[in-house]
Amino acid sequence: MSINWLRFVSPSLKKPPLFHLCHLPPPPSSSSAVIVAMSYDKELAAAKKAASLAARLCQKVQKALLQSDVQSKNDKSPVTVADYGSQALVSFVLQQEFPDNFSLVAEEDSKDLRKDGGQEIVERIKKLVNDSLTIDGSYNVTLSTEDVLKAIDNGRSEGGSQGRHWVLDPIDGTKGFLRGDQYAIALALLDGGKVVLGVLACPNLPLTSLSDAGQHSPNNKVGCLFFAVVGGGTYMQPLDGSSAVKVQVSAVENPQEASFFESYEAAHSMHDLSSLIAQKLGVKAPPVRIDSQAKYGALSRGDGAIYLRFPHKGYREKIWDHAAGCLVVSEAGGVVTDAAGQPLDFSKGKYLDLDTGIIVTNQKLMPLLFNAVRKSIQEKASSL
Ligand SMILES: Nc1ncnc2c1ncn2[C@@H]1O[C@H](COP(=O)(O)O)[C@@H](O)[C@H]1OP(=O)(O)O
Ligand SMILES: [Mg+2]
Ligand SMILES: [Mg+2]
Ligand SMILES: [Mg+2]
Repeated sequence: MSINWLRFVSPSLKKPPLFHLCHLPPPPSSSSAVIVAMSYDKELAAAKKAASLAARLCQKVQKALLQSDVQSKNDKSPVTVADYGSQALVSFVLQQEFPDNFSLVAEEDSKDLRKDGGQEIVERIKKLVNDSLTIDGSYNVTLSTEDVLKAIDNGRSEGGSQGRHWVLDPIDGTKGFLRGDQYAIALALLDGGKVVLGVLACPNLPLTSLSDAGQHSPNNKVGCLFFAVVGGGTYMQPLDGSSAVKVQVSAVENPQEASFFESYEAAHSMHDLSSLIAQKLGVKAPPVRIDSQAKYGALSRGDGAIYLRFPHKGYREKIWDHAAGCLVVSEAGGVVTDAAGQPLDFSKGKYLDLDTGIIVTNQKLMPLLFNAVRKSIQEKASSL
């Protein structure tokens, strides 16, 4: 694996840049300190390629969605040939690019596919993956059924605080995907338990802001790729590959002018708590309900100013549902914490161990939002 090192000397810096505060140990106090930061150029290029190929595969399946494509997992969440195909493809590409010490924490596994009656669906997944690899042309291979199942199962790593781990949600927002709405392919890299790279492919997200009146016009193109590397800012480019622009979260300081995102699915979030918080803040606009980490992408470019996520009791958040989105928003100037104001900790394995919910906004609004969240949670608890 090739590792590039980016060195820079910052003798006159009074304040270290934000990314040092967030992701690296504090710089030594000496004014001639040399700060060494990792570059993840090769990892970023591979992640963008893998996520874009997976997005194309998903778009193809969404267009021709058949009832038989949908399976049900034990937790009753739907899973489609596209979820499996996307995971196999991303896993295969990353393994090719980083054959040494490859580790991937991903949502799906092949257990159900290996059961009786799974063969037909595996054949469909295999065809989708091989067609995508042929169109790409970089790898001169045709995967066998077992190769595809193994690629899916290579996502069984547990992650953790040591070394590097890729983190993948092959389709985040499968319910949105099935409805023809928003979904995302979310890929991140953990290094030493911190998210250092995040890529979000959002095939149905308009290229222009969701707050634009004309976004539903037939001329408005969809398909966004958001990407961020720690310390490098967040960028968005069209999924068709044209050039990238740097994005920033909304600069709104007055909560009355803020708009907020929450889950489309009522079962995923306590909308009553979100509306109490919004009421306390004086937010006037109704919530914008969209599926998946597309919310983090939209927030990173300022389409809305707040994202509230309060799952029902007993739901455990997984790292692949937040890792890429969290970096995309924080590198665009936003803040992501749990409801106790703590940063999300991705170093504890597959699950996020957090207090009550996840709140996201810009740095100016966070103190107000945090107060409204605490008060609303107390109020709700005392009314029960
Ligand atoms: N009961 C649930 N509560 C909260 N989130 C859920 C629940 N079931 C599935 N999810 C996950 O919530 C995310 C969708 O978030 P949102 O509600 O913001 O659209 C997805 O990661 C989805 O997983 P999946 O990746 O299987 O779609
Ligand atoms: Mg799922
Ligand atoms: Mg998900
Ligand atoms: Mg998923």
